[in-house]
Amino acid sequence: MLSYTGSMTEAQTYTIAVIPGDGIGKEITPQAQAVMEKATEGVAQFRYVPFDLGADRYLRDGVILTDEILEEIKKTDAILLGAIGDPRIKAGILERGLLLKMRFALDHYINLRPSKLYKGVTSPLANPGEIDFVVVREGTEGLYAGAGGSTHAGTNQQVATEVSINSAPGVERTVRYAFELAMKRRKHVTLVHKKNVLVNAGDMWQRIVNEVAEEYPEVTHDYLHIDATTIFIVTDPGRFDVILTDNLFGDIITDEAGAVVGGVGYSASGNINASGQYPSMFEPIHGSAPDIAGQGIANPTAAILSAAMLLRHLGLEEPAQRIEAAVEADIAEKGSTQRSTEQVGQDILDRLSE
Ligand SMILES: NC(=O)C1=CN([C@@H]2O[C@H](COP(=O)(O)OP(=O)(O)OC[C@H]3O[C@@H](n4cnc5c(N)ncnc54)[C@H](O)[C@@H]3O)[C@@H](O)[C@H]2O)C=CC1
Ligand SMILES: CC(C)CC(=O)C(=O)O
Ligand SMILES: [Mg+2]
Repeated sequence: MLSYTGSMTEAQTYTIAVIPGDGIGKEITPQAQAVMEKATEGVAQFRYVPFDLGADRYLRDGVILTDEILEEIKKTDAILLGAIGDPRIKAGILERGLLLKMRFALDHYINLRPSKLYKGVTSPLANPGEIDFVVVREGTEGLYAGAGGSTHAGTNQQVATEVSINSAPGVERTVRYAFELAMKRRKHVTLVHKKNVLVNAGDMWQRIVNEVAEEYPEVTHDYLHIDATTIFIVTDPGRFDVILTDNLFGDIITDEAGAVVGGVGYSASGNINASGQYPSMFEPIHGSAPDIAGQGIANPTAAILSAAMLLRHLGLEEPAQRIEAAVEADIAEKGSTQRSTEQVGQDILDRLSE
């Protein structure tokens, strides 16, 4: 970490890489930054290093993410990211070349995605009950690892493969993280996979869960197939505490969970390098939302809650809690009203000033 140790009265300084990215990422990130700044007044200081990365940069000079830029990012304490992806550019170029490249290069092996139904939010479920679970998604392997290719590309004989990579060390560190997290919560882990079909990876995930679980006798665990999980997220979301799953399944069910808690605009995430070797990266779970970009109507709450996760990761627990409390109060009072991106940000800032 680049933070320095000053005198007892001096606020600690952290260096934060800021990558607003594309579409609504550019609109919500300033709101998150302002809230972060306000919540930490007198407690910490931030040196923001803006990185001009994403579609505009790529279209301007062809740069997606060079090794030099990556080295600069590695020097920071944490990364605040908006969203990546733009319809002007072929799908996958920025998602793989920028977003996944950062997650892999910085060994963000935990993709942490809380889902909480706040009072004041309208869930599409008739009787949602209490929803408060966290998805621990493996972040550097699985079907996103980039293993695969094509024969006879571009012809009607083409065969395309995408290979799911699941290494025992990669799975074990994720499983351990999930059990540690469960110890701080309601002590229940649900492994989600498709072991009735994906028998190689599925059996390994289950074996490692069974082995690690022996070290956590207080934590109960069960198993659900991914298809059944999509049912229970809608019919009985209260059954979940910590969901543990692989990269693709975790991506899909967290968008579903986001919808269930009122929209992905409320869903924060952290791409965590839990070993502390590299900076972790915090971003909403959603994408660049080209369908609403430029209108100033994106919900910045997920970005603001992601900033709270960033602060918690840096050990700034009290400001993180203040942001979460301000968001909770904001939603309780105004969650059902139509507001601009800036207005939501301002309302949360005002609460932090009270
Ligand atoms: N982490 C990232 O940077 C991610 C990037 N993407 C990229 O984003 C682009 C768009 O992808 P989509 O599949 O459309 O997913 P998306 O998450 O951007 O949008 C899905 C739907 O949710 C709505 N939505 C998203 N965020 C919102 C917010 N804060 N407030 C209100 N409504 C919101 C959008 O308007 C849209 O109707 C693609 O290029 C995709 O690859 C997608 C997911 C994650
Ligand atoms: C755009 C993808 C690379 C990632 C994604 O959808 C996600 O992490 O939620
Ligand atoms: Mg996604």
